[in-house]
Amino acid sequence: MTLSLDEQKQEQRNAATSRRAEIAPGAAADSAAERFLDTFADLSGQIVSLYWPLGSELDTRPLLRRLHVLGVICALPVVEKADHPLSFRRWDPDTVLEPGRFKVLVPANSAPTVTPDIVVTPMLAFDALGYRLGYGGGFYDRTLAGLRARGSCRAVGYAYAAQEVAKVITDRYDQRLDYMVTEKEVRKIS
Ligand SMILES: Nc1nc2c(c(=O)[nH]1)N(C=O)[C@@H](CNc1ccc(C(=O)N[C@@H](CCC(=O)O)C(=O)O)cc1)CN2
Ligand SMILES: Nc1ncnc2c1ncn2[C@@H]1O[C@H](COP(=O)(O)OP(=O)(O)OP(=O)(O)O)[C@@H](O)[C@H]1O
Repeated sequence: MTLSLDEQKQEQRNAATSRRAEIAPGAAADSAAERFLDTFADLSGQIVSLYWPLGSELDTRPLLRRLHVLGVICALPVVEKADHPLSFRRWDPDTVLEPGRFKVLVPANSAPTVTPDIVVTPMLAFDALGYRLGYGGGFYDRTLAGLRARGSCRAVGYAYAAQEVAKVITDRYDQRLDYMVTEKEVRKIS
């Protein structure tokens, strides 16, 4: 039986979801945050978008807190509409979060909209070429394509090292990451 590209992606998604759920978090969130901060040492004046963790994703909250203490402007993604790019709203520790689409917590719409210079992206799986597999909405692909068309934007994958696979199944819209940060290492993708 031959599976369509979408069916193959869905199979990879199911396998990656089960695999990620088995990972024991340990100190990974703190280690990954330290590696991120060592690599991106000068973020003054930059806007960094993170994500508010969902399910078994690598926890970004230690990194958010530390970036905020360093004076870096932080933001979180908001799904505006299916098949549209994400927008980004500023976050600080006093920001009220409310449930958005797909049960993700997002800053209330009183938070200012910003355009990030660095987009830290969640994922189910990644590969050595910098391809990532998400939940299938195509949100980050559309968003990165738009940001890159308008200027410079660095895409930084953030996940457990154990989420790496030999090859992510891709289509023509998939945007590659510029960096991949895990609790074990930071890789610049060429
Ligand atoms: N933390 C986080 N925020 C994010 C994303 C993400 O992947 N992770 N997104 C990336 O595009 C956007 C939200 N889009 C999403 C699209 C689909 C699902 C989804 O299908 N969730 C599953 C299971 C979640 C879980 O592990 O508990 C579901 O609802 O069944 C989630 C978010 C923007 N914010
Ligand atoms: N720029 C784009 N224009 C049109 N369609 C797109 C674009 N980017 C992605 N898509 C489509 O969106 C659908 C979902 O994409 P994909 O499977 O790559 O999502 P994902 O990377 O897993 O999810 P996400 O980015 O939300 O985490 C696919 O059918 C894909 O072809």
